[in-house]
Amino acid sequence: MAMLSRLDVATTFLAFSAPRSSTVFNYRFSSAAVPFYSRRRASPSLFYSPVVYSNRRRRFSSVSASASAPASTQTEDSDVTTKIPPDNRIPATIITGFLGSGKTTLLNHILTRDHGKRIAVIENEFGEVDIDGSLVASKSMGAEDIVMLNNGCLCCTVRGDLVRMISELVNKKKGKFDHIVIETTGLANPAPIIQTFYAEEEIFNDVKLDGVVTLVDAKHARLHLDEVKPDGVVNEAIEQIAYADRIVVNKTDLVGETELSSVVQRIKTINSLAQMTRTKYGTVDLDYVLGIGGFDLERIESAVNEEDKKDHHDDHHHDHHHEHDHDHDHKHHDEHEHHDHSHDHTHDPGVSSVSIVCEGSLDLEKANMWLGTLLMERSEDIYRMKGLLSVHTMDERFVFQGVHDIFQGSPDRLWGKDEERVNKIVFIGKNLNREELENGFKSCLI
Ligand SMILES: Nc1nc2c(ncn2[C@@H]2O[C@H](COP(=O)(O)OP(=O)(O)OP(=O)(O)O)[C@@H](O)[C@H]2O)c(=O)[nH]1
Repeated sequence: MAMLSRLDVATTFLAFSAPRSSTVFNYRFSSAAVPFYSRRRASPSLFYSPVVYSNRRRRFSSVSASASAPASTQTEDSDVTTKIPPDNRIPATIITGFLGSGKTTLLNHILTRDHGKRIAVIENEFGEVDIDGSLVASKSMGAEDIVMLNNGCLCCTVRGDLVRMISELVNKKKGKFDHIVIETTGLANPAPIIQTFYAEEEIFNDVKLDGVVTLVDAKHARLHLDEVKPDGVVNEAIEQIAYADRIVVNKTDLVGETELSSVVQRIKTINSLAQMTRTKYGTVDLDYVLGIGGFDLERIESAVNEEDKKDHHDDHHHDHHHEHDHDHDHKHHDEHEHHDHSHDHTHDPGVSSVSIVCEGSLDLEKANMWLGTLLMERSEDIYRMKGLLSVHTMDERFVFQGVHDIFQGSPDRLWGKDEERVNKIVFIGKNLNREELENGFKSCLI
């Protein structure tokens, strides 16, 4: 499955929304050191207004400069600095998961429940025959619109169609639906679909990505997760889990408790950020899959706190033992679980999660450089990241989230007078080296 080229999707997204603070992260690289960002010009308005940086020539129709935030210049040669649209955008949920995991079953569940939401559905199916379309609950059962994308996979050949389809929905039917649900094919890699929501101005202005929901077939998941792929070929089953905000372990009626907890443990090692639930026939609480805010900065705290809690509840020994039962080339560790462990398992070639929890305050310049360099050099490997930081010169907490080289960050509320300043970051990605990440982070502390 072809990935988009880096330049295709490369959109750096820096959003600083709190006018109270005059100190926020700002990526300022020298062109020699960081050629990829070399055309970007640091703008003073960056510090005072919500902005988007893009290395593509992009204009957002709804952009306007506020009085307190002078507009940045936009020239054909410079990168674009622009305001983030107000967030009354239409939320969109991506439902993904391997072949037969229960995506259409979940979609039907969503469409037939009484939730009062008017939902537009985009179905992606390989081949000419619209099988899933006929399986999806009819319009009278809840979907305002069901549109099919049959001529290829959303993540590669029909990405342009997705953009057109969403634009059409927005242009022709705005106000007639409240939510968009996109069901991918079972072989889709979610990354390019996620990036579409940031890289395409037609979409970005009107639609915001609410979350990625990944269905997992409890019975067959291990088979797909363990599948050895040729070099350079992605394992879609792993990718789908890695990008998820919510994981629905479905078909639990087909497995025993031991098999089920083994799958659950395996999933946690790949993605320790996502919330996970177990179901039969996709019967989940709708709030669990719609209105997630998986990419909202306001929800970063609950995401990283949730991860932290889950992490402490994990059975370290179980994981460790379990991983040793399998081929080391294809294991997936939650590196955080090896924090205080003497075994040298810190560098994992697979997809895993690394979390850093650390008291103290960061030197702005150092943290700026560390995070910027990380984005610069490792963005292909870092699938998702979320964090809440304490920066020495800032009275507010700094929250951020990212998907590859799309980065969004902002100061949020003030630190409490007696509040402990604790930094929390979670990375999900490939080839993550916990020690390297942790050492890099700690070197930025005052
Ligand atoms: N036993 C069992 N079967 C299920 C469950 N959920 C879904 N199924 C069945 O599994 C089959 C595949 O479900 P779908 O919802 O079509 O799966 P999908 O992910 O949309 O499949 P693709 O579009 O082919 O990737 C259907 O026959 C469902 O009825 C479950 O929890 N238990």
